[in-house]
Amino acid sequence: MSNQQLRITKPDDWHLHLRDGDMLNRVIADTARCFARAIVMPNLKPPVTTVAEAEAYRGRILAAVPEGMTFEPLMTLYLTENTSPDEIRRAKASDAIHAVKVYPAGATTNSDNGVRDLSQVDAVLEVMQEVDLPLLLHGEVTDREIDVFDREAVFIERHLQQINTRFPALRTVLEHVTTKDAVDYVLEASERVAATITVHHLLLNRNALFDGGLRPHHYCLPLLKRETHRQALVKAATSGHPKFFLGTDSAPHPKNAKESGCGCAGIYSAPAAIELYAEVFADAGALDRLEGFASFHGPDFYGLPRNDDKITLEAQAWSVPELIGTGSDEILPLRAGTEVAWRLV
Ligand SMILES: NC(=O)N[C@@H](CC(=O)O)C(=O)O
Ligand SMILES: [Zn+2]
Ligand SMILES: [Zn+2]
Repeated sequence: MSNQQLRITKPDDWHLHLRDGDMLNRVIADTARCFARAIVMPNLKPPVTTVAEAEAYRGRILAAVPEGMTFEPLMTLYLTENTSPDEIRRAKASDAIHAVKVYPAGATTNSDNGVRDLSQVDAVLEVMQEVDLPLLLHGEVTDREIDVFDREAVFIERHLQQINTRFPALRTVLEHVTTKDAVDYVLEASERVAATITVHHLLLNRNALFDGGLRPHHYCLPLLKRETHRQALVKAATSGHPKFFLGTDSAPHPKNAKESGCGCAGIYSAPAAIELYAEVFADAGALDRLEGFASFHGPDFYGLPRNDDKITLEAQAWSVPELIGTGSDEILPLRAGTEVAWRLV
């Protein structure tokens, strides 16, 4: 008997870190092998804050795509308290730029130049609403007195509700949601509010951080949460609801920067991303809903055409490589050296 196969429209990744330079060259193929497009995060060092920088970065990404592969980077701007309304209008006019990203300063990797006080960016949000350029949010407060596991829920309560009330027409994506609170909020909010869901938050709960010892390769932000939250995310992703779509948040860091006394946040999932999502949907008995989540809901929300190409997935186990790259630049991917139940044909 032959293995079960699933043929779907080629998916896109609506939240991705590609980095730059050697790292970009190392990781780009892992995404381009199965995703047609990706929303590329702007948290480089220094961050991508202008249209000119985003267009130049897009050129470097395209130059790094291996021959024989096609991939379209959808660029974003990194919002600072100095971003001008004019830059937003230029972003809207550029075919390269599809959204603006807000990082609360100090919330995550390379967020130091982000927004300290959201009330400082009102004028810019006003223009984004007017020209209809989506706002993407790392939705966590940064107050050290708030428990790290509560920072997403508190951000929604303190900030997201206000943004959505004051700018009701602003398209907003709460990135990498990790809690039932976030799922419930997004479902209650207007149709202008959506969320991406990573595959690691669908697969793992916070026990995975301390599984027989400290597991730095499961450290990401927002942190993995309790099992009840993971179940709420699986329910949302597999529900068929158009507000939820695929965003891996694949975020490569060198192995030695993660295995450290103060390790970096980020999980590198690109080498097995679509396969792992298939595993989650198969386990939930919802394989028929994978195509909507991975290939339709994102472009529909962003107002972009759906892809024409197809991919085929097969229920056939394979092993993720132990390490990607060599020497001091090696990266340890999600599920390194272990089996994944679905493979890309
Ligand atoms: N998710 C992470 O843990 N890390 C991301 C930043 C981010 O998406 O918050 C990174 O750039 O490494
Ligand atoms: Zn983030
Ligand atoms: Zn991210």
